[in-house]
Amino acid sequence: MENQIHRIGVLTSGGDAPGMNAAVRAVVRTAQDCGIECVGIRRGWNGLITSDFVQLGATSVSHIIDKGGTILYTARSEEFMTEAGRDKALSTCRLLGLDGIVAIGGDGTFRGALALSRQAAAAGYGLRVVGIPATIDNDIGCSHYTIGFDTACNTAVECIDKLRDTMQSHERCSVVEVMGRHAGHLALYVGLAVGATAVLIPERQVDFDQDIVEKIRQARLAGTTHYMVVVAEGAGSAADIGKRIHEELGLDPRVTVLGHIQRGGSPSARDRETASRMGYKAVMALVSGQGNCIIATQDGRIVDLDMEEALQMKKSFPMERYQILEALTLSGSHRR
Ligand SMILES: Nc1ncnc2c1ncn2[C@@H]1O[C@H](COP(=O)(O)OP(=O)(O)O)[C@@H](O)[C@H]1O
Ligand SMILES: O=P(O)(O)OC[C@H]1O[C@](O)(COP(=O)(O)O)[C@@H](O)[C@@H]1O
Ligand SMILES: [Mg+2]
Repeated sequence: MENQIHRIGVLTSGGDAPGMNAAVRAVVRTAQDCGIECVGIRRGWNGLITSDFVQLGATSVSHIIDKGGTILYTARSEEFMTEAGRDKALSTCRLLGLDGIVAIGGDGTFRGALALSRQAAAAGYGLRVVGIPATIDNDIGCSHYTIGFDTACNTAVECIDKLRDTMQSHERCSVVEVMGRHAGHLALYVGLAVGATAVLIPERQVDFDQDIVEKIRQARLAGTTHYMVVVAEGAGSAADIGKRIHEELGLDPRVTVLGHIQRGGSPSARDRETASRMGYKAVMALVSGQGNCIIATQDGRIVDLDMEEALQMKKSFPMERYQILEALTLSGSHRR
């Protein structure tokens, strides 16, 4: 079948994630390999509204595979949420002669892509959109993995290991808040990796006495004199948890909110490799005449899924990791 795609746009949107640059590089280089022109849209969906773009040749993405952040900048766009805003965006797409758009971001970015494509279709313009999941939250229903998660986990682990050194020396309790928006994937993965005393996640109702007080008590009975509590931002505020620990146990916890540091840094090998494979697959999906789709990982394989169906999918939460965490936590004479 003859390739109907001659020029595509690529953009990064929503919260940045390490590996976004590697995905941009893969899209641009694959497009070049297929004889497709590539235009970089800057500052997420805003860039389409304001016609903020840059031509991306194969060499313009040299030496970015190892860079954190995104060379295309990113943004959240209120205006794009409106039909009028998307009309402006479509005018830019028509003017630039875009046949497709590869949107690298999270669930919000994909909903925006679908809304744009539907609006284009209603106006008789066959603009196809492909999503590549990139968010440190790993909260995309259709994909087992999202670009940036591994690097963010490694960054959080490195920070918490450092905190542990001083908590151990001073025999203190540390309460660390990690990102994740409404999801606890990052917190649970990191909690397991650092051997946390307790982990609070939004997917599980918090019972303060059982989940914190008792865990710290059991650790103390087992001989420990420092404690590491990891809190997912969606499960509560580390400051509040710290205050309550002080009130109920008389400890003097130190609270750390890791914040945006988790989104920075050079992407890990896993994130670079996944981004490269997803970027390649995104362009191939367009070339093969696929409709709107999201590129996803399923058991390690890279697949393309119909966008509407993919956006309905719900991710199952790996609660067995919580049980493992509990089994590995120090307990007194007997926990159960
Ligand atoms: N339902 C929607 N319709 C149109 N655009 C949307 C929709 N949801 C999100 N967007 C656009 O996508 C942008 C990024 O979404 P956001 O949820 O902030 O980040 P992420 O893509 O990382 O989840 C938003 O700022 C908005 O411009
Ligand atoms: O950059 P902001 O606006 O402070 O947003 C913080 C949020 O962005 C994230 O880092 C990433 O979320 P998204 O991928 O959905 O944008 C969340 O973990 C966090 O809640
Ligand atoms: Mg999101």
